[in-house]
Amino acid sequence: MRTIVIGTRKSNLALKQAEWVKEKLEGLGLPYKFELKKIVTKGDRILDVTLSKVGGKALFVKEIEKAMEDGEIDLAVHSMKDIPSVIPEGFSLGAVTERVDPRDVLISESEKKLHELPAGSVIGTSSLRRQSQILAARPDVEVKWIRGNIETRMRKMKEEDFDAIILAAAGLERMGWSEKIVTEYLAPENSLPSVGQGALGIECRTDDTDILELLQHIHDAEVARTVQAERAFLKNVEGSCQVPVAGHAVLEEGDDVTLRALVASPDGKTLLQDEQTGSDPERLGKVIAANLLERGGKEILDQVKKDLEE
Ligand SMILES: NCc1[nH]cc(CCC(=O)O)c1CC(=O)O
Repeated sequence: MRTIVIGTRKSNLALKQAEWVKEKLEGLGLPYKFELKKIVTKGDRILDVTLSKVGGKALFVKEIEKAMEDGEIDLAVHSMKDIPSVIPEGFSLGAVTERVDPRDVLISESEKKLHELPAGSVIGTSSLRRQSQILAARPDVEVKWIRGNIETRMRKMKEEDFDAIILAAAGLERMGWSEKIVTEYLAPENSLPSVGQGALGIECRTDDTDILELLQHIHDAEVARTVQAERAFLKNVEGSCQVPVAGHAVLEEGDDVTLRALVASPDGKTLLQDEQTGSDPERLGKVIAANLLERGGKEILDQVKKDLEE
């Protein structure tokens, strides 16, 4: 019987996600054994610099791909939003799984909502996407960078100078913490989620046909269709999770997909948005990307990338 090794990062959230996938695979009752293996990545070790400057989330994914290439693990569970829009030669996205709440949430010490926070409040995030949208809604607050996993950010909010932080609902939901700590679910109009937010992506080696076949059983074709539109947008703006772009798609009746996407300036002064419905997710992402780039998105993103290189 083949033992399939599932690779995961070692944060509590990553482990929760990997365990969830392991249970789903075990539940299929196929003649395989499953094991989890934790991979400590460079990104996990670097804690004192802005992650964006050292290569962003792509860094975690790259090291996990190396472990797959070396045969140390057979598949890898990622938060969909951490997977770069172009997957390197030799690897495939074997499954996209069901999506939990895709929204961002605000957690504030005073339990005040975004529109109730006093002017000058300090909001913690390490995402330019969240920063630009928060500043667009509340130009009178200050955004400060905060790093670390969910637990670390919660602790920093209490110990350091943050009045509130923004996190993904998905992570909290998976940890079972939403009820306890969420102050406000942010409407997509105020904080359009990251491409892929809330879904999981499972990566494997392209030549491992057993695994590809196995993953088909936990693939959610409907979620995958929406994620495909979002990722087509990301790829066509040449975006990553380091730049201020956002995209969220929903399935309409029939087979149509509606994609809403945004490119913003980090200061929140320019928010370019578009929403369109279509039957071809790949094309939809491409059309919206071209539109936003043409309306000034290109200049914004070129500037952001230049700033990141400095
Ligand atoms: N940026 C890090 C990250 N990557 C995935 C999640 C969890 C949410 C998800 O699975 O989409 C988080 C935490 C967060 O953004 O608050």
